[in-house]
Amino acid sequence: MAEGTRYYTWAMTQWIPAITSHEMQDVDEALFKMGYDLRQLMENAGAAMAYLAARYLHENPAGKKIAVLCGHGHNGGGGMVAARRLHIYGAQPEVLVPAGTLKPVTWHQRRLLENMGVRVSQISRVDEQSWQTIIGADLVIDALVGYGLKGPLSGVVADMLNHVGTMSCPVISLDVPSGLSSDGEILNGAIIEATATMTLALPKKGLVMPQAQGYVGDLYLADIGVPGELYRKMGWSMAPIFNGSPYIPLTDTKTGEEGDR
Ligand SMILES: NC(=O)C1=CN([C@@H]2O[C@H](COP(=O)(O)OP(=O)(O)OC[C@H]3O[C@@H](n4cnc5c(N)ncnc54)[C@H](O)[C@@H]3O)[C@@H](O)[C@H]2O)[C@H](O)CC1
Ligand SMILES: [K+]
Repeated sequence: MAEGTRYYTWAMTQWIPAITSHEMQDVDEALFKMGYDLRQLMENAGAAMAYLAARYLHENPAGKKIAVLCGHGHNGGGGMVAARRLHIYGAQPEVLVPAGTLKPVTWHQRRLLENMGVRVSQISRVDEQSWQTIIGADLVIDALVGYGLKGPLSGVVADMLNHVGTMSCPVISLDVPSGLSSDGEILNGAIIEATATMTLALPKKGLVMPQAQGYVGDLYLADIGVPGELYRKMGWSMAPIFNGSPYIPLTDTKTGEEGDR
C-alpha cells in the first residue's frame, strides 16, 4: 500500500478515519486545552471496557474471575479502572502489573483498587501465584501496552503475553492488542491474540492494516467523551459517532487518499 494511504472504518452509519498515535496525541492535547483531565478520560475508557467485558461474560459478571494485566502507563491505568468497575459489578478481578514505577495517574488507580480490597500484584516474572490468576480466569483484560509501545515486547510483559497465549477464555485488549504497533510498524515481536479489542476515541491505524489480522478480534470503539467540534477543528468532519451506548462495533475497512479528512 502506498505511503500516505488513509484507512477508514465503518462505524454504524458512516466512515470514520483510523488515526496514528501522533494524531491521537493531538486529540488528547486539544481535550486537555478544553479542560478535560486524564483521570476523566481514563475513567470513561475503563468503564467502557468493563461494559464490554460484562458482555463477553453474558451480562453476568458477578462471581467471575478476571485477570487484568496492566502496564505502568495509561493503558494500564484504564485496565485498573475496568478492574474497579468489574469489582463493583460483583466480579473477582485480580490485577497483575510488571515490577517497577507506575505513572502517577495509574498509581492513583492502583491505590483505589487496594483501598477496596482488589488484589494488585507487581511481579518480575510469571510465578506460580500469578500463573494461577491467569489460568483460573473466565476472562483476561490486556491493558499492558497501548500506543506507548516502543519496539518488540520484552521482559515480564512478554512473559505474561506468552502465558495468555495458552488460554481459551476471551481476551479483550484495551486500545490495541499489546505488542501491535498502533501505527502499523512491523516489529517482529510477540503480540496478544485478542478475542476483541476496544479502541478509544478513534480507531488506531495499525488495527485495520493487513498485518493486524489475527490479533485484533472483534473491533469496538469506546466513547471517552470527545465532542464533534474538536474533530471538526482538527479537520475531520464527522456526524456524531456514538448513539447513547458506551461503545459501538467497527465492522468494515476501506482506504482513501492522505489528506482526505
Ligand atoms: N488517549 C486518551 O485520551 C487516553 C489514553 N489512555 C490510554 O493511554 C495509552 C497510552 O498511554 P502511555 O502511558 O503513553 O503508554 P502505554 O500505556 O501505551 O505504554 C507505556 C508502558 O508500556 C511499556 N512498554 C512500552 N514498550 C514496551 C515494550 N516493547 N516491552 C515492554 N514494555 C513496554 C513502558 O515501559 C510503559 O510502562 C493509550 O493507548 C490508551 O490506552 C487512557 O487510558 C485514557 C485516555
Ligand atoms: K493493550
